This record gives sequence, structure tokens and C-alpha cells, in this order.
Amino acid sequence: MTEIIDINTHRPRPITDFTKRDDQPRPVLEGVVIPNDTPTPTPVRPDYGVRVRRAVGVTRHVITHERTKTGARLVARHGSYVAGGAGLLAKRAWDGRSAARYERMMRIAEAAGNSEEAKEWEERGRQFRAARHQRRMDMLTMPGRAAKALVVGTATTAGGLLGLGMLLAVAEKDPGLVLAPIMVTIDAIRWAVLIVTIVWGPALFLAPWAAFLGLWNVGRLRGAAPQWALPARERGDGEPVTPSIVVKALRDLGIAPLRNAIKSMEDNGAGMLSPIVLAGCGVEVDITLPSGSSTEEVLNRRRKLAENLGRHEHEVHLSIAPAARTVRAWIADSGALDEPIGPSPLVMDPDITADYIKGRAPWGVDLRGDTALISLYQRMMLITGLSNQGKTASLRALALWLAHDVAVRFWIGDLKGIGDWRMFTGIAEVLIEGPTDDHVIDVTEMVKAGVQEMNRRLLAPSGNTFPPLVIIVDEAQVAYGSAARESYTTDNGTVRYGAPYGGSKATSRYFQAVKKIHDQGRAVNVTIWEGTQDPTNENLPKRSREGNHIRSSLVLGTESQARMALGDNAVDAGAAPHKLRQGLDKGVVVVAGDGIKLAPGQPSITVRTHYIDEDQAKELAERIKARRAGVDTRTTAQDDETETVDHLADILAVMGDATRMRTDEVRHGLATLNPAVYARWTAQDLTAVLTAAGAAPYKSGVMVVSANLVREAIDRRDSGTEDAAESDGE
Ligand SMILES: Nc1ncnc2c1ncn2[C@@H]1O[C@H](COP(=O)(O)OP(=O)(O)OP(=O)(O)O)[C@@H](O)[C@H]1O
Repeated sequence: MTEIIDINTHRPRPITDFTKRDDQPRPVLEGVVIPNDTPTPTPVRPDYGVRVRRAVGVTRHVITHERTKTGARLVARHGSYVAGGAGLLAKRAWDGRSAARYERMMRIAEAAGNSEEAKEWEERGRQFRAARHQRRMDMLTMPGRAAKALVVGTATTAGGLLGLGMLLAVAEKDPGLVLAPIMVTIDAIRWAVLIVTIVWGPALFLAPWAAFLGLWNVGRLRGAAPQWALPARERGDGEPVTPSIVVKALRDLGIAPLRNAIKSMEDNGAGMLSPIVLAGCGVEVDITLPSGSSTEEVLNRRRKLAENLGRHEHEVHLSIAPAARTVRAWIADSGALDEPIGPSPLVMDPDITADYIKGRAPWGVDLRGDTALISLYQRMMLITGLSNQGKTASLRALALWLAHDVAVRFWIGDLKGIGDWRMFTGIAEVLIEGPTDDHVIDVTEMVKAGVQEMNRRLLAPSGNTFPPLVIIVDEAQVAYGSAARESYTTDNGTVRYGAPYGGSKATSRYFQAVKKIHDQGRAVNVTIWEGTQDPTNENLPKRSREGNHIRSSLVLGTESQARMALGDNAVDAGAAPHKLRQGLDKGVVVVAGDGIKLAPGQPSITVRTHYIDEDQAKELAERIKARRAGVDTRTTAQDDETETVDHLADILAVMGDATRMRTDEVRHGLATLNPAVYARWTAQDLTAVLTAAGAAPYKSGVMVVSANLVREAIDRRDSGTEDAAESDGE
């Protein structure tokens, strides 16, 4: 019988079963011993893959551990102090011994166009060189003069000491004192030598350390360590932005050519910067990069630059300035972007008005704190972003402003349908709410009706003006993602399908209708605004997103989504909705395109929109309704009245027995016949209908309608000889 003895305690210990593949050895039966002849169990080791994975896991843990990071920072910080201090002292020494300083100052003065100062430095440099030359010439004769001085000095000192000794001897009447001063001096020299020999060893040992400490201190005082290597409390978060901080932040960006160029600059990089100007709740500075560094490299290192400046990433906005090789940096005051921006002027000013043509909606404030005004005149619009970031609220805010212009008509499809747009009941002519396929079909019909309205306007005689029609589709991704289509059974029993209503393919009726409005709606005041979530090529087709005049985006997940939302140009030039903070930057939109004032050369702007919550929106809607002649909002695209109305028959009915009738009279008769449909008809509406039917009014003194032409048009239509209706690509 064998026991297992613990080598530490020298006592028997429980036997462990290593055959288990667990990490933790398990006791078998405490107190039970294994007989001598029992073979020793072979420990099973984890296989190679598991071990590698574990090793990688441990390594990653160690590398990313906060203590490792702190240690790395410590080493980098103190190393940088010493290296920086050595560099600085070397530079000072070189400056002191050469004319480099004068040359440098001369070039700075020259670069600044200050020729007076340049001349002054040139003169100083000349004097310095002359003095140095003189010193060198003096050095040639120095050994002889030094030897002479040594002989003379020694003789003088010895004579002096001897004279002193004689005086002492006379005064004390002791001849032995004649040599006393010389002996004291010799003793003093001996002691000095003794002290030096004792101190020399330790001094020799300590000297490098003292030098090291000196270098470290010079580097520390000069702040030679990069920001990221400083401890949290010293990182200077929120410090005011000064030229030296900006240059240092650029130098430590990790772009070698930029760092080297800055180091070799005579003015330490100050010439790269424009004056730092206050811009809203931050400052703005243009950075002209030295050749060899590209704006793209700096744009790609936004986070590091922000950290070097003591800011969070979202507090630094970089864009490409109009001047070549120049990056424009806007740096927020620390924490300023988290301050609320205040309520919307719509909420604050009950007398606010809107003008579709000349007005601009007060949407929010830009980063500089200036009011961001946006013109919606004849502009298609897209707003996108991740879910729950303020898309509906910001789109609705624009609609609420525009609704103050009583001439603007709204058709709204809300494919979420939880009531976000319900306050537009009584303002919008159509309000479809809901997420189902039926709602997608309805919204598609609504947009197609928009196309018809657009075509009617396009066909109307030139010179006509039309009331603005704004079609809004919120959560448009539901339509682009829908597979809804009608099916019907043919006489022989085969089931056939119509073209899909939704989807992003060319056969999608919704997509085709949106595309048509994008293509031609602008000129006749038919525009469409789409709000959509989390864009992809599937739920927001390229052709559709590019048809918008205003493209705006709340926070997005990736740069590729940002490119979809705003276009490559804007993102290449610094637009970065993917850098906004999800959940924290709600209502912050990056806007590209026209309609909003942009600085020259800037393709995008970041706007912090005013939040108009649902209650405020309802209140505003009530105010708007009070200004407008109320409309009966339909909750479906199907317009029963207009569907059943036969305009040509009505016109003929109004004309009665007359062969001709003035257009004004016809309109008046129509309005009396069916006010719901014709009360708002303009002369252009009448002309458009008659022209489209081939019975256009003509001039006979005044504009008149011919009953015969109308009758013929009806005959043509009824006999099916009129042009086939547009197929919408189905
Ligand atoms: N401008 C804003 N400022 C601050 N918070 C806002 C702003 N806009 C919206 N929010 C907040 O975001 C929330 C979501 O807003 P909203 O419903 O408009 O988002 P959404 O992107 O349309 O959401 P969904 O995912 O439903 O489409 C609001 O309830 C509000 O708390």
C-alpha cells in the first residue's frame, strides 16, 4: 500500500484523479490509498488547439489589462521625458555654439515678410560669427599664454605667500613662520586632493544618474511626453486649445512624415496653423499639412487627434478646407456638445410663419452654434439613421414648419403607424398609418397618385404655378423591403402575379414612383421626403438615395452606411455620421447636399436639431390647423370621390345645350355641381384635363370650351382609342 505524502506538510493528502479533463483536479476518495501495483494515471493534457486558444486568450487579457496599459504608459512617458530632454539640450547646445539660431530667426522673419527684422538677425549672426572667429584665433596663441600665465601666477603666488610669511615672522618674532603660509597652502592642496580622491568614485558613479535625472527633468518641464502616455489626471482634458497643443497633437499622431516635418520646422510647426478662432461652443483652425502628409491620413486618425487634444472623438470634427492640403478642425469646448441646445423657435414663437419658396426652416444649430436653416423649396429629401435616434422627430419638425405655409399640401405615409404623424390629421390630405403589406400597397398608390399629379402638372400649359405637394414616407425601408403583390387566377385556373408594390428592384412600383418624382417632380413642386432606418442597398436602393437634393443622416453603424446615406464625396471630405454616438447624439444630423448653407468647399454640415416632442407637435398642429382651411384627411390613398368622378361628363353636364362656354363659367358650374371635387380647381386644372383628353380650350375672344370637342373626347375614350395608360414599368 502506498500513500501520497504532501511535500509541504509531510502529511498524507487526498489522491487526485488527473484523468478528468477538467482544469480543476478532483479528489477521488479522501483517505483512500492506491495500492502499489495500480498503474499511475497519465494526466491528459488539453489538445494543441485548446492550448493555443488559451494562450492567446491569456496574452490578450494581459495585453489589454488596465495595469499593463498603465505600465506601458509609465514607461513611454518617462522614456519620452528623457529623450525629449536630451533632444532639447542638444538643440540648445547646438544653438549656443553655432549660428543656427540666427539663421532660424532670419528665415522666420523672411517668411513673415518682415525684412527689417531679417536684416537685424543677419547682422547679429554676422557679429556672432566674427566673435567666434576671434575666439578661435585666440585659441591658437593660448598654450603659450597659458604657460606664461602659469609661470607668472605660480611665481606671484609663491612670492606673495613668502612675503606674507616674512611679515608674520617679523610680527611674531619667529623666523619659522616665514614658510608657514606656503605650508598651509600645500596642506590645503593636499586635503583638496584627498577629498577629490574620496569623492571621485561615488561622483563618477552618480554623474550619469544625475545627468539622466537632469534630462528627465528638462523633458518633463517641457512636456515632452505624448498626451496618451500621461496619467489620466494630467491628460489635460478640456484645456483651452492653443497653437502649441494643436501642433503637439499633430506631431504625436503617429504619421512619421508629419512628425519629422514638424520637428524640422524652424517655427516648430506654428506656421502650419491659421489663427485659432472661436466658433460657437468650440474653436476652429485650419491646418496646412507639410508636403508628404495627406489630409486623408489626418482624417483617418480623428480619434487619436481628439485624444491628443484632450477631447473625446465626437468633440473634434475634421473636414477638408478649400485650400490645398489643408484640414479644417473644429474642436468643441470640453463637454459643450452634451449641453442641450434649447427649444425650437417653432415652439417658442407662436407667430412664426413659413414660406415654401423663400423661407428656411429653423432646424437646429450647427456645431459653431449658428442657427441651421434649411430651404425645402423644390427639394427631395432623405433622412436616415439607426433606430430610435430621432429620425421621425427631425423629419416631422421640418413638416411642422412647412405646414405653417397654408399653400403646401401634404400626403403622408407612416409605415410604422404608431401615431408619430397623427397630429397631421386635418392638415395632410392623406395620412396612411401602419406597417402591413396593405399599408405598403396604399402608400405605393399614394406615391403613384403623386406621379399622376406631377404628370398632370407637367402637361399643363407652361407658365402655370402649382401649389407645393409634399409627399412624406416615413419608415420607407418597410416599402423597399416589402414583397407585397396582387395575385389573380386566369380563366384556365393559372395563378398569376402582378408587379410587386414594394422592393428595391426595377419592377417595384413604389421604387419606380419615387424615381419618377425624383426625376421630374421638382419643377412642378411635387417633392418626396423619405425617412428610412439603417440603410442597406436592399432597403434603400442606390438610385433612390441619389435622387435626393438633401441627404441627411443621424448616427449610423458603419462608414459604408454613411457613404450610402450621404454619398462618397461628403464622407471622403470628413462627413462622419458613423462617428456620432448612438443614444447620446439623438437628433444630431449630418446634412449633405443643397438647401442648407455650407462653408465654401464644405460638402456637409452637422446640425443638432431642436427636439419637438409629441405633445409640442400636437400643440403646433392645432395652431397650424387654426390657420388653414381644414381638410378631411383620408386614411387611404384611394380617393373615392375623384375615382368615381368623370370630369369630361361633368363638364358636358355643366355646359348643357351650349356649344361653347367660357372656361370661367365651366369652372363655376363644376364647383356648384360637385364642390368637394371642384371647389379648388384652378383654370390650369380645367385646361390640363381638357388638354389631356384632346379637347383643349381655345381662344374665341376669351378662352372657351367646345362641347363638341368634349363629346368627341368622351367617344374616343369610351371606344378605347385613347392612348394606353402609362404602365409604370410593370
Ligand atoms: N433632437 C433631439 N434631441 C434630443 N433627443 C431626441 C431628439 N430627437 C429625438 N430624440 C429622442 O429620441 C427618441 C426617438 O425619436 P424618434 O422616434 O424620432 O426616433 P426614430 O429614429 O424615428 O425612431 P424609430 O426607430 O422608431 O424610427 C425620442 O423619443 C426622443 O427621446
